[in-house]
Amino acid sequence: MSIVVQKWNELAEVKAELAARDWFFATSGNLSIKVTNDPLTFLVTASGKDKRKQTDEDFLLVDAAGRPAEQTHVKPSAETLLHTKIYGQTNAGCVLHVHTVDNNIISDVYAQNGEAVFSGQEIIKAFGIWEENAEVRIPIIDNDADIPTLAAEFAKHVDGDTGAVLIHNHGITVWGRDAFEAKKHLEAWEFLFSWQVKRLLLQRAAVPLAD
Ligand SMILES: CSCCC(=O)C(=O)COP(=O)(O)O
Ligand SMILES: [Zn+2]
Repeated sequence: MSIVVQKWNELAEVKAELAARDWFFATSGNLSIKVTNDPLTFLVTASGKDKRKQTDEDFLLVDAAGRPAEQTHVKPSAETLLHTKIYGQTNAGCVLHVHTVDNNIISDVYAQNGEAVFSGQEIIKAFGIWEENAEVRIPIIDNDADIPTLAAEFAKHVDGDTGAVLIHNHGITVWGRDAFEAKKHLEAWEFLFSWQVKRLLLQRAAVPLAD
């Protein structure tokens, strides 16, 4: 099996799992997986498609600049530039971007802080952090319809082979060394967001919560 087919199948499996969680509202979301290092090529979701559906045109191979590396009539994700920043600056192997109601609420509630901070949750161990009461932080950047502007700000927060950035009232982009790690981290962030949204609702409902 060629490396492209192998990576296609790996990304298709992750896409099907995220679709089963219903994390691809209204064609939102984009995923990618690195295929070769030198030259850098990666498979990225085609733009504007319903990512809950599975077709043989779900992904296309692009180069380090995000341009199609093969003849195709589908367009790469409108946010491919964010993926190129990650692959260009790190040794990441997979990038996942989803819009969920919870990640949008958290991005809005904590936008003024420029980050959202979580601690004391067992799920934090999913990030490989095992200290007692460990703390994790995710930066929140302004959304921008101009993708090069958004990508320039985004790139400031890309400094490791694993990471995540929340885009205000837009979605989360998570990356990892491979698809397994990227999906694990995405699920952990979405767990923390969902937990915090429910805590805020309970607090508003004047339900006493342990500090
Ligand atoms: C309706 S979602 C607007 C575009 C977006 O934010 C997204 O994640 C999906 O865009 P793509 O070009 O990758 O389909
Ligand atoms: Zn998006």
